[in-house]
Amino acid sequence: MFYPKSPFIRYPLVESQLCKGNLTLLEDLLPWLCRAPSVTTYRVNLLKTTQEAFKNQVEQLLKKRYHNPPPVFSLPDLPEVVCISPTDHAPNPISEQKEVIVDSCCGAAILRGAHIYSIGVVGMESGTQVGDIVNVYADLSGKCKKGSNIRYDSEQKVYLGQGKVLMQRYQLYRSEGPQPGIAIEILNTISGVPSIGDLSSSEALLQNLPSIVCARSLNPQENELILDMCSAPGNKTTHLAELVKNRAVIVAMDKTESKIKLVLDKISKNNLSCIKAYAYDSTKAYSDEVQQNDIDFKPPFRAKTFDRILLDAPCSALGNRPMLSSSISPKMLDSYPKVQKRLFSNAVMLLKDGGTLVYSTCTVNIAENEEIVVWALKTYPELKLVKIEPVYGEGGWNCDGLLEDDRKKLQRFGPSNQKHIDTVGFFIAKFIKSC
Ligand SMILES: C[S@@+](CC[C@H](N)C(=O)[O-])C[C@H]1O[C@@H](n2cnc3c(N)ncnc32)[C@H](O)[C@@H]1O
Repeated sequence: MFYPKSPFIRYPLVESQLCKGNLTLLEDLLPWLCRAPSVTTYRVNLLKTTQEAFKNQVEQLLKKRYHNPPPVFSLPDLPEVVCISPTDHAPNPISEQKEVIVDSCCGAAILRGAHIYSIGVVGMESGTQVGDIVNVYADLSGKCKKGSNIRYDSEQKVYLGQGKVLMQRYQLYRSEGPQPGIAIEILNTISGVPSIGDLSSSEALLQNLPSIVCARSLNPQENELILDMCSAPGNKTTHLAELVKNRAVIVAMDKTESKIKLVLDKISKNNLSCIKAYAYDSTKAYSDEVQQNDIDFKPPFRAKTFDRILLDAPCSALGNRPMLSSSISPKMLDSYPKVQKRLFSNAVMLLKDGGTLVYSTCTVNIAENEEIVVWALKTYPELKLVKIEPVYGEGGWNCDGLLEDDRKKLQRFGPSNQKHIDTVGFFIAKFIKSC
């Protein structure tokens, strides 16, 4: 089945920037980025339910939907994780069927198990009726016109799978906007990921495996003071709170006011009283003018306040698979390490002696990952890299200035660790600050 070979059609220079021209790495990396991870993971809220109960719920749903339901399984050392295997059915386009076109973003969601909401339908051939089974394609060029009613022909059209029509054209392209709801129910896709939509609730959250490993790697303990510097939408913050059984003080910050509302919403839905969330620029989280921390733990903070800090940094997000197309430019890519370093410097100041700092990104870009680690170890000799548990990724990439022993302590989720679990691209580094 056709998948693009690289998402960087607009700015091919980005390709070699990602791994500093290492062509062997690129060969595996680029097609891998375009494909969807085959395994779906949920993080179960063990304060509200059990892994077994959620696993049963998913199994029942899959049984109703598939003649031959894919297996649901758990993972060692991660009692909060439930994984869903891909189905064994790989569809092919059927020429007699009508076609529906979506954009590459919606296409990526479909390949990860989503249905198509009315707003996501770019083109639907005229004469398509409710109940029809259609071929679904993504238009990577972005050139298909919204509301197109003829068959769209393009070399950049990627077949995604089969869907059942739930809404007709007149419901999709109304002057007042599309009728809300699912327009096409996806039946099967080339990724094999079961099309069951998002089952997230306060009991379980659809979350990528590396993000789950990331919060775990901080190893938060009850009664500690913990800082999550870039917290929105709050997926790792709530995980940290669940790991400490709601018995710690977790300060969650995010620069964007509207995003911190999402964190607050998650906190209240999950009844997590241990989290204090603030809209705040974490590049200013440390202040030497603060004599004593506010009793409510409001930012800014004085030096050596926190036992553990998570810096899940803003990044180029180039690990978000499948990435069918990307418009990131080399200049944009260059902008991230600067802010990452500013955030990192604040984290080091705010960490207690003996404290733990986890730095993570959801990108594959070496300048935002291994190169940040090399810079950090050189700039802050009080920091030491330590091994991350549990191990689900591989070591880091080779990088100038990175010792072999240190490289092995990093966890990178990329094409070479598919033997563990086929998941998104991610990077985790864990540091201890010596006294
Ligand atoms: C990778 S996302 C965090 C995801 C989050 N940790 C989670 O697991 O749900 C990075 C976040 O950093 C925030 N951000 C960017 N610059 C920031 C800054 N200077 N201070 C605080 N947050 C910032 C962005 O708004 C974004 O929500």
